[in-house]
Amino acid sequence: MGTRIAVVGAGTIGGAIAVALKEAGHEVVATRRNVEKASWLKEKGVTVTRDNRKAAGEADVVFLAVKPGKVGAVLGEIADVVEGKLVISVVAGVSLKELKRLASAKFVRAMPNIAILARESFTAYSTDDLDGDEVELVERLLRTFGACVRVEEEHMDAITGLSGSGPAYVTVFLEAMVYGGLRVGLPRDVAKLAALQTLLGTAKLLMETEAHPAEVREWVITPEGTTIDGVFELEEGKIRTAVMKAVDAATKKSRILSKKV
Ligand SMILES: NC(=O)C1=CN([C@@H]2O[C@H](COP(=O)(O)OP(=O)(O)OC[C@H]3O[C@@H](n4cnc5c(N)ncnc54)[C@H](O)[C@@H]3O)[C@@H](O)[C@H]2O)C=CC1
Ligand SMILES: O=C(O)[C@@H]1CCC=N1
Repeated sequence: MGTRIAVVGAGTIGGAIAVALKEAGHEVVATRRNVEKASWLKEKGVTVTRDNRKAAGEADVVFLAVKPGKVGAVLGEIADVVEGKLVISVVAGVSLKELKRLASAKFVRAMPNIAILARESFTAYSTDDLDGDEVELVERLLRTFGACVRVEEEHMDAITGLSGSGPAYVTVFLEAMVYGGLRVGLPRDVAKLAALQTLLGTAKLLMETEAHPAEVREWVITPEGTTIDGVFELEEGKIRTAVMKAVDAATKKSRILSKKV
């Protein structure tokens, strides 16, 4: 049987959460400031309102998906109606301790990514005062987004910097791959599909074989062949340190975002 769910803050990620849960058979009410911008949610059968108190009050589980700077005001508004309820926050940087300071709910801190839209999110979550049935319910809900793992809360900012923000990094790389293809004369649609399928296929191969990325790279590099020339250029462009610095910068930003609450 479906669970009654409220998604408070149905913007980009809250909207994706609402639709994934609705399509998994749950009853979903989503709230946001500008309900006129939520027609795609209504088309999917999600009820949309501006009334946070009513939505949260009538729900069994509440997802919180507003920006960090809005958490204090929104939790202040719904604190009495979520008392003792399961509240899953996907807000970057805001700790369980801060959430509990704002309301007496059973909080879960989760970090999905935008691939919820394709049901291929990587979602990490942490929590410290849920019983076994509640953890089972949380995992059942989060698994509708894609893969889900429980981690210690100390890792949540790093998860945010790696996989929460990760789709943005991957699209920068993908766009560069497509442009590379255009530069050497491929038609646009072929270049795009070649780049996307190569990314998908490589990720799938690594998942299925559990091989280390370096091992797969060795399989591709034929001595004196083409790939080593391409890899040489990537290394000269310092792609590894650029990606590591991106994860580091986003993680550090997540650590300071809580100051906005
Ligand atoms: N965009 C992403 O890929 C991800 C975002 N997040 C987190 O999700 C949160 C939202 O991010 P986005 O969806 O990107 O931002 P967004 O700006 O698209 O969505 C925020 C939504 O909150 C609504 N809102 C503002 N004040 C409200 C209020 N008082 N009551 C109800 N709704 C209110 C706005 O109308 C808007 O629809 C952030 O805390 C972010 O850290 C987490 C994982 C991934
Ligand atoms: O950019 C942000 O702050 C959010 C958190 C992770 C992805 N988007």
